[in-house]
Amino acid sequence: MTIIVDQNQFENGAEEQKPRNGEESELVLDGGFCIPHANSFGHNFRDYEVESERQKGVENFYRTNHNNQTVDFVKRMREEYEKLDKVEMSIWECCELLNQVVDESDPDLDEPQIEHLLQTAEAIRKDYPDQDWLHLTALIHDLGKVLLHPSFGELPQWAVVGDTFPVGCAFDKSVVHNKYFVENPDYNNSIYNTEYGIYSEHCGLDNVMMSWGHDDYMYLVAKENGTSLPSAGLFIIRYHSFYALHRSEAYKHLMNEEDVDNLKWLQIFNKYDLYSKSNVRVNVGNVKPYYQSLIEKYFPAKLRW
Ligand SMILES: O[C@H]1[C@H](O)[C@@H](O)[C@H](O)[C@@H](O)[C@H]1O
Ligand SMILES: [Fe+2]
Ligand SMILES: [Fe+2]
Repeated sequence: MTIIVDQNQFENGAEEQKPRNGEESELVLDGGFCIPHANSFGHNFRDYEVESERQKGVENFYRTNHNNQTVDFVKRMREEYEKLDKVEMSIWECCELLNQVVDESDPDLDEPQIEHLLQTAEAIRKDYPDQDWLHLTALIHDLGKVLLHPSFGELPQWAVVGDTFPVGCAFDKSVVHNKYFVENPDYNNSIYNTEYGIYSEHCGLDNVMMSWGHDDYMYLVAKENGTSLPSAGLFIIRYHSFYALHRSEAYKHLMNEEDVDNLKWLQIFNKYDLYSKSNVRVNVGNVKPYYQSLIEKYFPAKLRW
């Protein structure tokens, strides 16, 4: 069965649909992209409460993440990784390197990361054929996960993957497994635990410190290496794990006008990032020349990481 939905309908509930036993059903977005009802484990996408072995690991991951992501930690990470003195390599070399890393925070995916990058990029390319910057943004959005690799300091999972959230102001209840924030040292700090904390109304997300991870790192790498990707592309990379904002509409009081414009693209992107996760492989050899041409257009041949 195929159901055609428009975007609003989708945003309010497509992910709420229950997988139906034995029935292959899909949602089709206005662009043509089919949203499966279930992930490859047979569960709803982003269901953090379902009982399973994998889910226990995911919950454990979030507990450590929420305990350790503090203002001080984020400041230290930013200082360290701003140096960009770890490795010199091309974008494609990084895609290949990413194949060696595993993401323990993701309830929907246990395929090699390069598959996820290509699945996202190919799905969005079909629906937005003229937006080549969006195809490339999709290809590189998760490359920051190389922080898990030994040559990048082999950061622990909690400092690299999972959803992100602002530090320096109150943690919102819409953040996955928010109950674990009570163990975060900033939770009881009166400078950091109010609605605005260290920020001011509509100060712009650029002035907000996000929990440290692959989003902020890849944004930094792209920007400092002089990418010509548009601001919406950089915004997608930097905030794609900020589900509290792009899905639950929390923290909107911190956004400025440019953020509001860019958020529209992020919400489009998110559907492809999340729902293209499957075990259907993309043939890397077939699509590589196309993506190489985009990399040449928007990035230098070698980047500092
Ligand atoms: O587990 C996933 C994964 O780590 C993604 O790369 C990240 O962007 C998502 O926000 C997160 O939920
Ligand atoms: Fe990600
Ligand atoms: Fe992703």
